[in-house]
Amino acid sequence: MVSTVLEIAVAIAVVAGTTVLWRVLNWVWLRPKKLEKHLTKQGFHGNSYRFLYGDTKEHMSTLMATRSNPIPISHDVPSRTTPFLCKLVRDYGKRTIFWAGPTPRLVIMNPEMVKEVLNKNFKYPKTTGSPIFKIFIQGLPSIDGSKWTTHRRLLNPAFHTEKLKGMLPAFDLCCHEMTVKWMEMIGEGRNSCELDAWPYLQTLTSDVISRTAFGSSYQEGKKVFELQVEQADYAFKAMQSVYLPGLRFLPTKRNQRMKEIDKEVRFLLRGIIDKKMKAMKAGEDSTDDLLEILLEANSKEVGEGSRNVGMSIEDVIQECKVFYFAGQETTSVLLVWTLVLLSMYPDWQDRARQEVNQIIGDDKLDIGHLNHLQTVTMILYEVLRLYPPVSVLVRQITEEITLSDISLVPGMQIVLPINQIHHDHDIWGADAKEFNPGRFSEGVSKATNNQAAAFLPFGGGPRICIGQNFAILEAKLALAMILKKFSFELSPSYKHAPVNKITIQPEYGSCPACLLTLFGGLFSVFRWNIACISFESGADNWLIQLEGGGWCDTVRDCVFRKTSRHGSSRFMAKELPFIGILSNKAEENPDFYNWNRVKLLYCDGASFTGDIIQTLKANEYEYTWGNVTVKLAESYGFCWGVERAIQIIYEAKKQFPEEKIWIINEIIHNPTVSKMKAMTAGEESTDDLLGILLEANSKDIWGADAKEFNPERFSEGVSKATNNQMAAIFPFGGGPRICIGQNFAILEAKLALAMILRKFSFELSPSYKHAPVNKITMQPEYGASLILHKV
Ligand code: HEM
Repeated sequence: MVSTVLEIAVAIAVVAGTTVLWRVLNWVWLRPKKLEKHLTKQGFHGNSYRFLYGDTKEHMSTLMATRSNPIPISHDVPSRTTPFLCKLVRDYGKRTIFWAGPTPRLVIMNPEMVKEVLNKNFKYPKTTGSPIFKIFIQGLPSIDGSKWTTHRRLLNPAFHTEKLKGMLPAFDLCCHEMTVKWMEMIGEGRNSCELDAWPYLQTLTSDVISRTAFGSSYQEGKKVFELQVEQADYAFKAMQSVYLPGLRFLPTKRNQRMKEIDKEVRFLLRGIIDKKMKAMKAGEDSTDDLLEILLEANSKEVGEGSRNVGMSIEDVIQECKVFYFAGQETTSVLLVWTLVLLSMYPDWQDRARQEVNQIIGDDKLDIGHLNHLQTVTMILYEVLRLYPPVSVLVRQITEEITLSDISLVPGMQIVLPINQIHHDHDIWGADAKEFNPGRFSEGVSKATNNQAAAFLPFGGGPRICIGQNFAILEAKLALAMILKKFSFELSPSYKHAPVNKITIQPEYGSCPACLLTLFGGLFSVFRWNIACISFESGADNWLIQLEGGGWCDTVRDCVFRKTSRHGSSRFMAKELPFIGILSNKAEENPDFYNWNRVKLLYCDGASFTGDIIQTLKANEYEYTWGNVTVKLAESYGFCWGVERAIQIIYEAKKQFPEEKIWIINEIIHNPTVSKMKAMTAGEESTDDLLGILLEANSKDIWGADAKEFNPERFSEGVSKATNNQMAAIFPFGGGPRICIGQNFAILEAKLALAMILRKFSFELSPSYKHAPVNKITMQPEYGASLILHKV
């Protein structure tokens, strides 16, 4: 009897063991090979299946190799963020397969097919994903079927335009807080500072979610956010390796910490939800936050009695987690890439700023303004195209189905590589990898040639991002606020390194630094930088000025622009010997980047000499070579390149070894609305460039015909013309530093004009275009086409 039981037990164990073994064998080998055959027959190619890991190891090693170096500045994002996929497409064409472990993923890049997959969301459900990832998030983005339908219906009202309008003050408040911080960083008396904008943008978008999702409980919401950030990191790491069943139950450090975080997040969210429900029951004033709108919709649904298909508290907790996961990181990366790209393309930055100033001006911002920001929208779309925060969408095949000419069977998955599609030359043309917001000037359908599924930063079909209007509104508002107050450019320390960590983000931060305080939209027209290097030596005191129209990338740029384009290098070399030496040396110097930095050293910094001197005292930076002492202000971030600068200065100044050399920076930013206001209020005039221009235009000084050409006004001399306000006209500056060459210039101009008048009469040619432009000096942008007549 005993032996019979034993035999049966052994038989059961053998059958069970064989079944498990068979299943495992089927999972890791037989099924993948069968699917491979099925796909190869249909013209899909890729690496042949490799046991258990498929392409994952190669994918990871390619990714690591590519990631080890920042890329030169280019927008070929896929080659850095999804290099292995690029390689597959290169090697096997667009009909390729990626082996995600034992699962074949078909790469679909054809917009028509993409559209079909996204539209038929029930036939192409989401992948179930690793159970470890589920600890992190389980709400709307990862559920399917009728549960998804209910949740989507209940969440939809929270994202209606009417509700979003009500959230604008929260957006506004958070953006304001961020810009105030930036202003504080720049500090009094300075015009610029270097910062990595990304952490600030992350805080901004998490504050926005905390406020808009949880209203008064936003502090608790922020704590949830911090924990979710940590959880995301673990989840991301888990996603990168092949998931083996049961792995999540092992008491590893990661598993334990993930569970702890999960417990705490639930506890916090339950507290927030309870508080909100009590407030709603007590009939307290509505706060119109996402959670309240969701709970309201849910209570109506549950209240409909028989159907009773609303969400449980557990469901609500999961959806609250989704707000952070889906809404925070995505929008912050959109903003950070926008700042990076606008730093690379200052023309677009200027255009966007002009639009913001024109449409919003000093008005209180409302949704109407944001809807009218066309250039800003074009820019955001182009950033979303080149740097889509979500780089791929994956769907699974759960039943036999045909997609165009492809027969799909369960066990396969589909990859929609947003990133690759957005950079596809066949869709976007030859300039697919260029930043050209203009392509969206007539809307998305025109830009995509009516292939709507070619542009899918927010996905598409019924599961299109529920928060897309929220995100775009938030991004527009933040960008408008930034553009109104600052201009920005990339810091020399910026490294271009897009990396895919759930979203595509800048690996080493953004550092679109050197934020310059802006005062109104005039900045772009009138900004001037003057960097001064002065050598102090007893009675002698040279002042060297580098001038640049616009905020030049580097002073090198200014020097070369001046020397090469305007042929004034001899002039500079003669008048300003040091500049001559600088520019010549720069050309010979193989280590060009050092030179850039050296030049920046002069260009960047505090606004006033006084400040620098203070800093010098505070830091006591003093370098001595032989008899030469150089003092520098390290606290302004000048430390890099400093030694090189000193060497250059030392070499240039060898003949004056006893001198003390001081480097001072002086950046004069003229355009200030406050200045205009001061002038209108009749305050004392200042001696900067904008002052010159504005004063010259001011009707108060020159009368009603201030803008007319009327030489008569000078018939009785300058003092009469200016009503004895001599400082009202100062084309040559004024005071002790008045232009040394003014008489020279007037004499030369008189002589030239006299000669011309004697020999010619002249009139404007019909091709003349009147376009005064400020390029260091005020010039006619398209030249001066005249018709000359002999007299
Ligand atoms: C620039 C910002 C954003 C981008 C690029 C983005 C992108 C996406 C994409 C591509 C999807 C589709 C995923 C798929 O089909 O598999 C999606 C879905 C989703 N997004 Fe966003 N998103 C952004 C902002 C937001 C915000 C601000 C929220 C909420 C506050 C949000 C909430 C969601 C939710 C809940 C889903 C799932 C929708 C569903 O499955 O029905 N997103 N998002």
